[in-house]
Amino acid sequence: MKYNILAINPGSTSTKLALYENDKEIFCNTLEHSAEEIEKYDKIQDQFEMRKNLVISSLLEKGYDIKSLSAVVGRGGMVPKVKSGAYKVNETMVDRLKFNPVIEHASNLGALIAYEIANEVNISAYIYDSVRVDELKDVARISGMPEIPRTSTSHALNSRAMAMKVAKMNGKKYSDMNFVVAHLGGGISVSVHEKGRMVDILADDEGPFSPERAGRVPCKELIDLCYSGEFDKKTMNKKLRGNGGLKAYLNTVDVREVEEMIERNDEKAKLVLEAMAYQVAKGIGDLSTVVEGKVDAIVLTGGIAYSKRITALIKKRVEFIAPVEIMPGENEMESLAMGIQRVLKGEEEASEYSE
Ligand SMILES: Nc1ncnc2c1ncn2[C@@H]1O[C@H](COP(=O)(O)OP(=O)(O)O)[C@@H](O)[C@H]1O
Ligand SMILES: CCCC(=O)OP(=O)(O)O
Repeated sequence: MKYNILAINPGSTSTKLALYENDKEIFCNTLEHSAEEIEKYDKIQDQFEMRKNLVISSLLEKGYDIKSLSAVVGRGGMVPKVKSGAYKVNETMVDRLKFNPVIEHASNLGALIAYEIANEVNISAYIYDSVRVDELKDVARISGMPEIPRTSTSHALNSRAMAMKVAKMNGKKYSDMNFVVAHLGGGISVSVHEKGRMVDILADDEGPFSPERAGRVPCKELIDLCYSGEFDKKTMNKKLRGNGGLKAYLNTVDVREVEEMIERNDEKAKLVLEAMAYQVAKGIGDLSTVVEGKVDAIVLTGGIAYSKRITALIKKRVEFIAPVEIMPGENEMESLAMGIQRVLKGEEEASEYSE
């Protein structure tokens, strides 16, 4: 049986699309959006038509007829809370992502674009391993402040896919092993996977700082800054997500550039990069306690895992816990397509989304 799957992954500055015929990538295209284009829109949802039209034009340019598709999958966005795996996109999900997403995030457009294209040719649209996969145990939901329960927002798609790959490399099942996975991209998330469930995470404002995010910062000083009168809410949010981390210290989000600075003996760049690796290692140590130290493998993935300098800095601090596997890249397009292929083959079931 031949399955043609179109995967759509909207990011903050690009929309990626890829076509898979079974396991084979037929094409993958990154449609870049300039800062000037993005700035025209007040809300992420307002970018829907622009991004959808670009996806359709890109398919037309490739001479691809969408009537040949078996399914369309989008990166799952900021719905309140979902299980891991596949969900069929339905009107309830569309309403939530269009009008009331939990957080404004480019991934909210994945399901919307997938649904629109799938409806045109009467096939199903899906999301797979949304950023809001939430498999936290009750004990993990207590934050210390009753008004603010902990929830889960992470790079679940790549993190789960890479843990599954490492399980396979070891001749075992993902559901029989325990992993701590650090996804190291523009944003960083660390997650602990206990026998097939992602039971806790440290990401964004709770986790290590990253190229563009501040991570967990001292709370009291953060409150003071918010009330200093110097910054509005939008600017403060940008300090946490967008203009934090490497960007704030070194004015770049590109780790390769930071490495070049270090080659030129820039001591500040060396210290800040080391601090990022140090915080990731602390996050891995922290989450290892969730499975009482019974970690089968630590997985380092994402674009930054290409950096030998960073993986070495992390590895030296955590390899006493478990073997460290390095799986560079964000692997999201393949993970989306392979997830839906398993659904179409009947190896996994897609859940029905409701609130
Ligand atoms: N070969 C490399 N060496 C070091 N860092 C890299 C390399 N390739 C990509 N990166 C870094 O990875 C980060 C982006 O990771 P990626 O997983 O693609 O994230 P995102 O999808 O969040 O943009 C950037 O900081 C980039 O500089
Ligand atoms: C940590 C939640 C997912 C996320 O922020 O994804 P991006 O880093 O791709 O923006």
